[in-house]
Amino acid sequence: MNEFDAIVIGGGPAGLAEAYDLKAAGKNVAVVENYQWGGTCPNRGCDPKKILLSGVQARDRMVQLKGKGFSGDQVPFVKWSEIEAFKETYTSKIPDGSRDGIINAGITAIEGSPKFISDYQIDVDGKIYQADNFIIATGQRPSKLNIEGNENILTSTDFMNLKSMPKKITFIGAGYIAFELATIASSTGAEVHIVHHNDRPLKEFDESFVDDLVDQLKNRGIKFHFDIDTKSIAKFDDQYVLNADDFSLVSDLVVGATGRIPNVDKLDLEKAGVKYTRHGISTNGKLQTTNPRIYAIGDVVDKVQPKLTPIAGFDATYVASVITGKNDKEIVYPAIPTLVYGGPELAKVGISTDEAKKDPDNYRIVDQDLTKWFTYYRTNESIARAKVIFNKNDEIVGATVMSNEADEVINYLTLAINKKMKHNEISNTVFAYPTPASDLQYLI
Ligand SMILES: Cc1cc2nc3c(=O)[nH]c(=O)nc-3n(C[C@H](O)[C@H](O)[C@H](O)COP(=O)(O)OP(=O)(O)OC[C@H]3O[C@@H](n4cnc5c(N)ncnc54)[C@H](O)[C@@H]3O)c2cc1C
Ligand SMILES: NC(=O)c1ccc[n+]([C@@H]2O[C@H](COP(=O)([O-])OP(=O)(O)OC[C@H]3O[C@@H](n4cnc5c(N)ncnc54)[C@H](O)[C@@H]3O)[C@@H](O)[C@H]2O)c1
Repeated sequence: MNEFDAIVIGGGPAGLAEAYDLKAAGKNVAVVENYQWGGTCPNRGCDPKKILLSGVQARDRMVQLKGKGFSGDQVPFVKWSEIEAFKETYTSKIPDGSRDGIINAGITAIEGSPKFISDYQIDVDGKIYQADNFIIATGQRPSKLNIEGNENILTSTDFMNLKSMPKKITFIGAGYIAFELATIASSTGAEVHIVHHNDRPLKEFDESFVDDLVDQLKNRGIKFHFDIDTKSIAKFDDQYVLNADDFSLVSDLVVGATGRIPNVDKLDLEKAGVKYTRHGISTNGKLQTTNPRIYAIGDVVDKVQPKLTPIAGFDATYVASVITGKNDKEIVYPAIPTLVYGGPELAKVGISTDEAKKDPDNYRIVDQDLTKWFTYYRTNESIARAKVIFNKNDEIVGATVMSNEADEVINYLTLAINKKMKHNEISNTVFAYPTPASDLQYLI
């Protein structure tokens, strides 16, 4: 029998952060992983995607400066095989590096498929392990449309590992993944289509910003097909036909990006009294499952917060503080920025414009076109825009930003929201000029 203070199930950002935190607090910890150490973000999510986006960013800078130092025929497409190979130099080291990291820290690394056999024991491929606490951190996987020919639909992981980019590629869905991967594919010169079942892509973002973003992607040549309910994908020779009512589209590859589903099905959670919904594992305000000795963290949790890497880490640190008796309060999340990467980037944090519009007595919305601001003028950006929301005390409480610098700007605004900053605190700070930070005094 192998006994531990805590066993973490899932070796992704949430599970590994949990294991490191508990080990640092003196606990005897094991982590069980059934696929790739490191999890989604560094192997097949945020990090490889952002390496592939480096090509988009480099190309966009040159496209923006056409006639201003670069002529049209000097702007090449991104060579997919080269950038994919570059991405591989990073991802290929992740699984071993992540596993070795925890082993070197004195954490036990177990490889295999765990199943609960009671609320204090799991069976991993015939071996029994026991712990006082379990932390489930098994994340999510791509959902698959329940339609005829769904075996012909690739996932975001398949896309990032393609050895060559086809001439024509179709994405089903218009959320984070479709927008980001479509932008990457288009930068290689591929003809890119996005098929969406309604006319409201990226529905969690301010609609007018999304309309602007769709226009920007159309300018890149990406073709949108809204209100198309995909019925089947048929394979003919080397091509795929997407069929819907009065609509069909032939392409060389079809990628599904219609959301992700929690990894709960292989764990025999019923044997441990852990309940879940189709959105993930149900927890209370302390991230305890319906069995109080078992916690759930990261993407696998059924929660309203967005399912992102920094939230996985935040959950992990919080649960470690609860298990080690340092904290008995419910988890409180700070303002959480979310960002669709691409060209341009679309980011938001805090109170949404819809919420603010419903309560004009308490919120003031300032919508600014930043295109002529020096930061954006010097790189000749075609669009730069920010909507900032203030409360009655003139503190910033929310923002939506779109530009090639939105990733940086949204982080500054997040800090300002969490610190309840007002205009005078920003204007009394000296920032390096000219930078997106030195623009802050005109935004807040
Ligand atoms: C294409 C893509 C791009 C993304 N981009 C971003 C981004 O830019 N920024 C951002 O913040 N987030 C991004 N995300 C989301 C981010 O990857 C996740 O929020 C993050 O990885 C969640 O961490 P986690 O540890 O909860 O889950 P995961 O990273 O999914 O890790 C779960 C681990 O558990 C393992 N596991 C699953 N089932 C079992 C089982 N039965 N037994 C044992 N182990 C199991 C898995 O193999 C995996 O290693 C992206 C996701 C995708 C798919
Ligand atoms: N930049 C980032 O932070 C980032 C990037 C990628 C992924 N992620 C994470 O991964 C999650 C999953 O991303 P995603 O893009 O797969 O999901 P998503 O939930 O963002 O978008 C899915 C889209 O597919 C649409 N859809 C659903 N069924 C459909 C159908 N039958 N036909 C056509 N469209 C359909 C939905 O309406 C939605 O627009 C995100 O919610 C986020 O948590 C984050």
